Amino acid sequence: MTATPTPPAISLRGVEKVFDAAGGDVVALQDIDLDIPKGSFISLLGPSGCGKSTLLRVIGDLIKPTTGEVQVSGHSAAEARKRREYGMVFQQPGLMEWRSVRRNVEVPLQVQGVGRSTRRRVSAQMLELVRLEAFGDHYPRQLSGGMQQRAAIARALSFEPQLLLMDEPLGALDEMNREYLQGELLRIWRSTGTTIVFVTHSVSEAVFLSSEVVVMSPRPGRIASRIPIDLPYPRTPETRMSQQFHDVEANVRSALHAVLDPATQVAA
Ligand SMILES: Nc1ncnc2c1ncn2[C@@H]1O[C@H](COP(=O)(O)OP(=O)(O)OP(=O)(O)O)[C@@H](O)[C@H]1O
Repeated sequence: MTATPTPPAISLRGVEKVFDAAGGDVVALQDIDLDIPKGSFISLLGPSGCGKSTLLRVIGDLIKPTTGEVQVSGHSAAEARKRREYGMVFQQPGLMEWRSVRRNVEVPLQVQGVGRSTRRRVSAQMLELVRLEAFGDHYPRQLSGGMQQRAAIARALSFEPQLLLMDEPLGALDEMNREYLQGELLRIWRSTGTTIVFVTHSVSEAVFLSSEVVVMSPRPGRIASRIPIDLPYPRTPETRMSQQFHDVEANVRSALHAVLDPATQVAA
């Protein structure tokens, strides 16, 4: 008897997304076929406007594809959302200013009707995971941008989602903070086993974090190439300085340049 193969964390078949915009139809995504294995860390990389956020929103059931099918762990995206399989983190942390950091982390649990003592226990664990345990009673305004983003990650992880969808979550941070949080994110990913889909504009960020980089072509967004990133984990500050890292980065950068329209291509 052969074992039933585990379905991929995410499976997209023939996905197309057309927006009905003022100037006419905008074909944001076309012919997207993509399987994302469980436990992977995938980055979506591509020129501005190529449909990265749209693809992430289609996966997260925030918008419906015009045609095609999205499955999450073998179920429809809508069902996966109902089953709370997604955690989402955006560029802005979006914390509630009037709630303490701990109570912000507890929001998704409260929405689910989880009782107070369990909420307290889980939020304490999550704050420890993102190393904010000393800041639970602080308010968002008392935290730095990087700390607020860590709180947003803790909130997204609070209900143990199978899948973490992240849209440029570190984009608003300065470089030092960004590199620090990249390391933290890898640590959290490896300790939770969550599948992560991560949108970024940064080649080095994508290479440092990902098990695979998906390069998208300019509009209409298609999958142009998939590049496995074979750098060993754990990845450390030294990883960024290694020749292997620079070689992989150059490879991804040339895949990205290859999809750019020559008319829009800028000198590197
Ligand atoms: N609600 C909408 N209505 C009309 N057009 C939209 C809508 N959302 C996105 N688009 C268009 O779809 C295309 C893809 O947008 P999307 O935001 O997914 O790109 P992106 O790759 O994430 O861009 P960036 O890297 O600049 O954030 C763009 O041309 C955008 O203008």
